[in-house]
Amino acid sequence: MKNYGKYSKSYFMPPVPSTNWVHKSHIEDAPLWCSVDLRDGNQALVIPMDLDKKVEFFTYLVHLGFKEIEVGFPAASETEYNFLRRLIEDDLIPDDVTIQVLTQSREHIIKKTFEALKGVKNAIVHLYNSTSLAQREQVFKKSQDEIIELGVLGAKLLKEYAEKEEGNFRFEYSPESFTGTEMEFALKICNAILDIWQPSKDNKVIINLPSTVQVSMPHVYASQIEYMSENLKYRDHVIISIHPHNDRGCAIAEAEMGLLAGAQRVEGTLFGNGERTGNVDLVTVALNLFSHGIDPKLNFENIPDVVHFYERITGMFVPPRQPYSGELVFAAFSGSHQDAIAKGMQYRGDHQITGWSVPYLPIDPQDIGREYGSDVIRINSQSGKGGIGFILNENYGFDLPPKMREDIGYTVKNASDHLNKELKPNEVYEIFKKDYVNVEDKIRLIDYHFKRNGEFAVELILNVDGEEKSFLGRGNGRLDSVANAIKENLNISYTIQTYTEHALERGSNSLAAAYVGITIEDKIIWGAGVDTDIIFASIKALVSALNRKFKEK
Ligand SMILES: CC(=O)SCCNC(=O)CCNC(=O)[C@H](O)C(C)(C)COP(=O)(O)OP(=O)(O)OC[C@H]1O[C@@H](n2cnc3c(N)ncnc32)[C@H](O)[C@@H]1OP(=O)(O)O
Ligand SMILES: CC(C)C(=O)C(=O)O
Repeated sequence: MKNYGKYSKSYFMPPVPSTNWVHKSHIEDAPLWCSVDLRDGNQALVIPMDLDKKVEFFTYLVHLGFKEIEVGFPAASETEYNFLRRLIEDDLIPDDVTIQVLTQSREHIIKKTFEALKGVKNAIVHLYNSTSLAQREQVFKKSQDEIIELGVLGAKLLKEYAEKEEGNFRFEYSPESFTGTEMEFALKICNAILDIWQPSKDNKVIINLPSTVQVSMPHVYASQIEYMSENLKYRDHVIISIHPHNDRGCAIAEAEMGLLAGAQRVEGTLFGNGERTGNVDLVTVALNLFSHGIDPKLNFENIPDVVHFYERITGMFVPPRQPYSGELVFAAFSGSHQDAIAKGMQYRGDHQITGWSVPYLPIDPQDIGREYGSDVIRINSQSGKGGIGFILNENYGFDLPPKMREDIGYTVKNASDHLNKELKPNEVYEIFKKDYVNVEDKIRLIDYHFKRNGEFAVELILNVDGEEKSFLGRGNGRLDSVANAIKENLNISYTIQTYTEHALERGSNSLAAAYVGITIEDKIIWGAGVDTDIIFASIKALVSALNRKFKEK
């Protein structure tokens, strides 16, 4: 890369070491969440949402449990303005939800913002101005003092306008481009704003420290947050909020480290929609907390619904590897992963474990509305017997003997290899059914009659090569007598190696499944039988194995 010399580090470390956060291993509680989907997310869409979509999105965010929602930049456009009016006039804002609106530090914009807010019960008015070295020099062409004056002007206007209105207003200030700002200056301007707003116990102020553009490694951001947290005035009455973007792919890390460093609130969006590489994905931050045993206080119990909603409303797409939400994030195609998951699930059931420790699955997919069968064990040519057996058991109730799993495992993965495609559970089932279950070829079972007099005697009625025949046999069990009848009359030599059976369904119409492995010339051949009658199922399993052998010839 020949142009690397063009770039240099554009961030500033705090003037004093601010790394106490490093010694914390985990976050203790859910932070305050603020969704900025309708503002930062919306302003980054190719086609911003129309009014109806915004109303629908707002209602959905409320349903997910958000208590603070930035609904827009009311001075930006008619749609933004009308949307806010709709929320207020149609009384769509629940009493426990506070809406937030963004404004620049310019009087006509602040005036319009308060016009749009008329009649609101609770609102956070969010003021921002850029403080970074680059923006001061290139965009605003102002000194540090002049930038403070600009922010302070806005802070005073917010106070004045709020005093004239009836609603319950709280204030938020963002030194926009905080991550490109000298830390002493960021502290100075935030303290100047706080001096205007005079936060108190009943009038807490939010200081939002955005990673407007992510320019450093996440530990630097965390140290910047700790420095601000340690040095801001009125600290007890200030809520420190963070607003990470994702330019270096570290938004989640910044959010989590920022929380360790003293932040109490996180602004972000569903699935990280937002300017450029996006805002921090609140679904991931929340579910990361969940995976550590902390209630995130947001409801993501039906992630597929959240994905579906988001894709429909925004026209964006959740990538298949998006943590927790992507189509493939719980999927195990490879045999060893499937084997460990299937055994982990079995162990869990056998030992009645309540905590979660299944290998390869960071959380229980069912906790967020995902399914083991369709989301976890996925079958292709990399799969193994454990996964294929799991699909047949979980989805269709067949609990195959371990050695039979191996056999069907190879049959299924070879099919996937030759077709060069993933096999869905129903396709796995079809292969199993066609190749192993109630297989009819040279012989077909018609009926049987047993008599018991010490040992078992059977009269077996079979169709052999299209002709109905009746064979007699004796043995020390039912299946043994059937096996002997076939051996003697069809002149074939084999031994029954394995036999198992179980009920397939509960209830009066229950089916039975039986599995038989026979050894012929040192090779084991498997068959399965399914019937309402367990004896029929067992004989069909034996007949299936024999027919599979006959087919081989
Ligand atoms: C990081 C973020 O996401 S910040 C949020 C960004 N979001 C948006 O900008 C979306 C909504 N914005 C808009 O619709 C428009 O920009 C409006 C309505 C707010 C303003 O529109 P306009 O005045 O026509 O244009 P524009 O935004 O280009 O204004 C630029 C001027 O505002 C000044 N300005 C920019 N930000 C601020 C601020 N926070 N406070 C005060 N002045 C500001 C610029 O220095 C520039 O000043 P100049 O006219 O003296 O050169
Ligand atoms: C307005 C601020 C908070 C912002 O969106 C950003 O800095 O990214």
